[in-house]
Amino acid sequence: MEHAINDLDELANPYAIELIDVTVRLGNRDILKSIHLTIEQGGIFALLGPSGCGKTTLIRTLVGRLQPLNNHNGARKQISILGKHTHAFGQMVGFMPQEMALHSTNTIEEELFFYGRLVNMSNKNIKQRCQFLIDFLELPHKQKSISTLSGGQQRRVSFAIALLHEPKLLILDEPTVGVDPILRKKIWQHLTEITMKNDVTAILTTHYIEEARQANIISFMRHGYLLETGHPNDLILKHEQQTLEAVFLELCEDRHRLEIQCQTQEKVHDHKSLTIANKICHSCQSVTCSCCMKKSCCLTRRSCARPSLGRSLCALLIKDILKFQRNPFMLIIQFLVPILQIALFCLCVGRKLSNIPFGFISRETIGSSSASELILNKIDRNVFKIIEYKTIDEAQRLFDVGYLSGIINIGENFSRELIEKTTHCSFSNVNKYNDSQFTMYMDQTNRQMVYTIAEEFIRIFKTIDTDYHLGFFTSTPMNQESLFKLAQFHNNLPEIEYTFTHFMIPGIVLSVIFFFNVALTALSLVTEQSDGTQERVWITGAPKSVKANEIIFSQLIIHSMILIIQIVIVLFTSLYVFEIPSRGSLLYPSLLCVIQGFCGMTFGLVISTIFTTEINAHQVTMSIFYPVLLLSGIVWPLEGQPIWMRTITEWLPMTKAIDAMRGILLKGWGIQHLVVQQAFWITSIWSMFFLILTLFIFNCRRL
Ligand SMILES: Nc1ncnc2c1ncn2[C@@H]1O[C@H](COP(=O)(O)OP(=O)(O)OP(=O)(O)O)[C@@H](O)[C@H]1O
Repeated sequence: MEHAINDLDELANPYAIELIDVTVRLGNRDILKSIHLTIEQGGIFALLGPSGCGKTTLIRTLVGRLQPLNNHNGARKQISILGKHTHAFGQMVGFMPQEMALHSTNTIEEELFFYGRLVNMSNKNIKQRCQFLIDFLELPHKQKSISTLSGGQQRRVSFAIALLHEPKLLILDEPTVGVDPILRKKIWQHLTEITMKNDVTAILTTHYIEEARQANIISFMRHGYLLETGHPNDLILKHEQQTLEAVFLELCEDRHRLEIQCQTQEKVHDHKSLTIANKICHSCQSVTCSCCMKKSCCLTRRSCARPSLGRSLCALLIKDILKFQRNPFMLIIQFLVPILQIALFCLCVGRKLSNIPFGFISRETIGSSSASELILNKIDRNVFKIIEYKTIDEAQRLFDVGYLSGIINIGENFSRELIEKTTHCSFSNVNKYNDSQFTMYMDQTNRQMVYTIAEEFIRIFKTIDTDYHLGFFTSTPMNQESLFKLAQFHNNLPEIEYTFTHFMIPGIVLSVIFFFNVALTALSLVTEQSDGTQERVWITGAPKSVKANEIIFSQLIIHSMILIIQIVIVLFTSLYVFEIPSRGSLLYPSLLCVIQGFCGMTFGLVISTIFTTEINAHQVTMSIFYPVLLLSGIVWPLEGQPIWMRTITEWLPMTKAIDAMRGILLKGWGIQHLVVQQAFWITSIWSMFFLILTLFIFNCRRL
């Protein structure tokens, strides 16, 4: 019942806009101060005032991008547009913001088609209007790219977008700025014509006081207050002045005096007392009450006609496809950079070290039967660059300055004492065999080098052990069992020498995909926010909640297409070009990549809803890169983290996925493995969480 009464109220409302006690605060300052304004339908309303007085703020409040403070009575319905207290304008409102808010890579025609589709116009209709507006606003050829237009031409394209769908209410922020006087006259003529003939209401701001004489109603604004509202001629007569400029000056002086008076009398600054009633008499319009009711009924019905989801989603997708098509370099980057990153990783990380400069000093006479000679011959010259020295002092000097990475020093009686030691199996008498030592000095600061050297010398000693039947690592006729045995379960690992590259590559592949999608999605939306195009898209067509879904889903669809190609390229590069072994099916690694990319996109969306400038979005993406890399166990096994930290980090979006990817690629795990299932669950839950968070913030945010 209450609903029905409200609806009747709205249908009966003849006003184009109605503001009741609207105060808007930005930062800690009230920019609009207790504004009361009622504008009837039909006619031109011009808002005049100096720069910074709050005109744009008023316009943004009207279109729902800024929220007024609750007024003193606690009433909530302070703003009504075409009789409605919502900002679900549908096709009813044409909006021209102060900034260009144009997709610069589009042509004029593409831009008009984009906004036409958003308001569900047919292609034929868009084409006709497009041609009319290009001629009327003296725009260049429709195929001309917006980025090549002058500032004034771009403003006219912006104006054309507002006029395109012949809305009932035009909200225009400085439509005539920078426009040639003849064209300006034409624009005013057109506005006058459509407001008279089609009962359109135009609300516009302007700096040019004299051009506002053509408006039906004007309002002077200063310091966030509306000073006075009325028909231009009425105001001139009332104030007994020659020009509107003089009327404005008088109003400003009056207010200034009033403010000083208030200060000197130390009165409490009461907005209401300073506010001049703005309820206007629309003298020039012959609109009767009954007629108004009929019209607003019809208007209300039109405003409910929402553009179909499919068509505006299609408009958003076409816009994104055109953006990539116009900027192929950006698209190529999306595919080339992941290849480059994987290739650089495979070429630079985890490979066996080579050409390590090593000093070799042997104080025994090197001959074919000496142990020194034996060791020297077994050293892999690809791994070590052996330089022989006479004395340890000489080698040490070069080691100290970093020329050598290590030194081998062999004692004078090394061969003889080694044979004695092994035949008598006596290693305990230090004094007796003090010259049998094989001493190795290494640069301990470089652990990877130490591991490589240690691994290489274990290999050398194993070979000597086999060749001379010493029996430490291999069985001999004397001893049936070797001292050490490296065993392996049947059918477990293939005959591959696993390196650090194998450990890291699953994490690198997933992180490249994740971060690329974070950055791409975040920047794509933030760019549209900072150039104002998103604000315009919000206001055009479907209501805010529908538009939020459309914007988000169009982003997800377009970036998913790029993601699929990215995954194919990245997996192909790592598995086939760099021959990383894959033991299981490629289906699960591909699915893990898809779900990680999706998670990256949704996280990018969250960033784009919180941060409004490219630089901030960039900073956030960069600053989470290293923590995620380190915490997810990409660089170092998770077992290296403190236990308390591991209990948290294993729930991050990438941690289990990396573990699962390693298991699938290197050990042949399938979906039945618990870690693989956990990977899919955890990443999906994070993606859903990011998506819901984005939708929530998008719907709550106004600025
Ligand atoms: N996001 C914001 N946060 C804080 N203050 C703001 C914000 N946006 C605008 N302002 C301030 O609000 C005041 C009114 O700005 P507004 O853009 O509405 O002025 P204007 O009358 O449209 O000026 P112009 O004619 O130059 O466009 C200015 O002092 C401006 O600094």
